[in-house]
Amino acid sequence: MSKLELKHINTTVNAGTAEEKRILKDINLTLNDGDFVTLLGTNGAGKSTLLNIINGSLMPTSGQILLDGQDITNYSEVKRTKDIAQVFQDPKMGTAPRMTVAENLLLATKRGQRRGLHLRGLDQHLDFFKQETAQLPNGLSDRLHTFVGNLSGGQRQTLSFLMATIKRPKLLLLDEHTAALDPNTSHELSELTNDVVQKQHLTCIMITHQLKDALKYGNRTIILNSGRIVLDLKNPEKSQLTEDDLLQYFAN
Ligand SMILES: Nc1ncnc2c1ncn2[C@@H]1O[C@H](COP(=O)(O)OP(=O)(O)OP(=O)(O)O)[C@@H](O)[C@H]1O
Repeated sequence: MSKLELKHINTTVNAGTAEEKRILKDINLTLNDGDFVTLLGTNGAGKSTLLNIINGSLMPTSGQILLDGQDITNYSEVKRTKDIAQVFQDPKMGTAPRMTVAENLLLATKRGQRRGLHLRGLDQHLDFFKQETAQLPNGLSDRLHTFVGNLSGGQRQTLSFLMATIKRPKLLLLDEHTAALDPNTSHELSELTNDVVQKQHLTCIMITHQLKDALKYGNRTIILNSGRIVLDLKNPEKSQLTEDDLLQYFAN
């Protein structure tokens, strides 16, 4: 069970200065268990800010966030990592370059636990990591002992995705996680994402600028415009949407 509720979320940055900016404006949103949301919106609409509010890297100015009924509004980002995993656009985020693929995966299996300095139990996990990476594109299973800093961007992003999902999160946040990849690699990671989200029945928000992907993936599409939700459609209505329908909501 994973249910996320955002209640009257407002976010203003640089309050009281000439730079003051109201980014999110009275966002009310409930994600039900297994909702796979594609989140669209023009540059600067507030999409990443919304994910930052959910992952705890930014505190809302007002409003409440509930995860499975528990008020997590004041939980730190670190405390939220137990339940909330994120993959960023930049392949360099979310993985440790001076550690091997296997060591990164071991850390991911311990997400939310207190981490000691020692990577105990690596050997016992190697078969499991081999098996998990064997399903993935990019030949990651042959690179378990490679330092992550030496991987290609596609391999690194696939690893970030596996790390985010190897221990099932209550909530998976994807911030344009395929945007920096070449078209084939991007397509492979999008398909992998879809498979894993379906198989693990994850509750997920995926930011994308690709209208085709927003239509193809997920059971629900949300569009943000200037900090407000201007469209929120679930299946079966979502499946009737066209690219032209979506474009109408991008007007300023
Ligand atoms: N911490 C901050 N301080 C100042 N301004 C910020 C901060 N965070 C976001 N903004 C501004 O708020 C607006 C929304 O930013 P955000 O990154 O959420 O948009 P976005 O919809 O994700 O855009 P993009 O599609 O370009 O990634 C932008 O104008 C951005 O410059």
